[in-house]
Amino acid sequence: MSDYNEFYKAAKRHLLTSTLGPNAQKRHRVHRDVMINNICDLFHDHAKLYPSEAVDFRKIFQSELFRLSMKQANLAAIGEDVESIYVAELGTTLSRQEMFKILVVDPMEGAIDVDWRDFFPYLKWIPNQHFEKKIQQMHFRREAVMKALIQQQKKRIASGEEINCYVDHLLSEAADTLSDQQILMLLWEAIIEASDTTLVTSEWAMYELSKDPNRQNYLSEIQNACGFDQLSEEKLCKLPYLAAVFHETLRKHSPVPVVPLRYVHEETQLGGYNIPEGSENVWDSPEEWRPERFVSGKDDTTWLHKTMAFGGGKRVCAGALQAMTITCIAIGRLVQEFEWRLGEGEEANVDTLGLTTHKLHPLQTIVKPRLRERMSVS
Ligand code: HEM
Repeated sequence: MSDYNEFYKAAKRHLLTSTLGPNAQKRHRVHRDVMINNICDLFHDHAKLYPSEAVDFRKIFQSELFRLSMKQANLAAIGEDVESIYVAELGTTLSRQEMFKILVVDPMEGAIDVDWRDFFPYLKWIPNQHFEKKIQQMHFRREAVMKALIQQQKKRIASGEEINCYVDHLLSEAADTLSDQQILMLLWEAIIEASDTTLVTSEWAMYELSKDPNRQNYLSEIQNACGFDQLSEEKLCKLPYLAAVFHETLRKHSPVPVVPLRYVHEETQLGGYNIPEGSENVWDSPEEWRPERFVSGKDDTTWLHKTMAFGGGKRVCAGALQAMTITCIAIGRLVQEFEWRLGEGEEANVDTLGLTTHKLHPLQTIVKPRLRERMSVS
């Protein structure tokens, strides 16, 4: 059972009001537009310079997603990107890439690092200095970077430049009820959560679409909805196949596979239905990536409950709206602007690694621009 106390409720309320709820997401639209334009431009640059060479999808996507998460948490100076920051406690200036490693990559790795003593509790007394030092260093570096980022924002607020955003909310109104450590962790969580799972979903979706050009053709619904205009978020509700690609990717490659397989051990009555012993909740041909299973001809909001990819109940994922918007607009724009094909030997690279189900080998794809000049850029 997860915690559900007053602190938790207040924290989730702050996060939804200032960052992840529908109104806040409308305010962050501009950051998402910049992000997806940058991503498309970077793929176009690659296609121009190396038309027949595979590109590392993750390298481009993750860097832009991290940039978005920093802007959205308002940890960048107003109107600017966080390109580098001086971290007094580390005595050095870090680039955005280095911050990404300290704030996202290292903690994700730390979370699945294994202390062999966990398997032999009676040997707990034996020191495992290597493991402990590694985790302590990870923790120290993460706190040092977050403190530097927060300090920068405190200075801005002290100079009278307050804005309506998450960090200002935490540092002003919520500061009376939350400790510095709690504020630091809430801000860090917003960054790591925005930077990871959406990447995992987008990368797997583009893997599956690159593997199967026919299914890219089914996304011609984008052309029907937009003509030669660039796909924009307003049009997403008119694209059922694109939504199906999103749900099917979450089903097959769930980034946070928290839901165990379900098996009915004894005959059960549930909601008036009789569930016989031995029933299993399985999908038809579960190994097959087949978005068609989610195309029902109507807007079916129950898909989210069927895959349970975002969990459920009081602790349901707070970022589902953002994840869906970013993933769908990214897949849609990338297929609208490019034909995708897997790089040599890439099809077999389906192993996963990590706390979330990252592709072990970053996706390598060959991108061929479709006719960009036919599309009017809004
Ligand atoms: C496809 C992308 C994502 C997936 C599959 C996903 C999945 C999940 C899952 C399974 C949980 C646990 C729910 C439970 O305990 O029942 C969760 C919690 C959470 N997620 Fe996500 N997530 C995604 C994207 C995001 C994004 C983009 C953000 C924020 C920027 C976010 C923020 C959160 C937060 C704050 C919680 C904790 C909610 C709570 O404890 O009340 N997630 N997510």
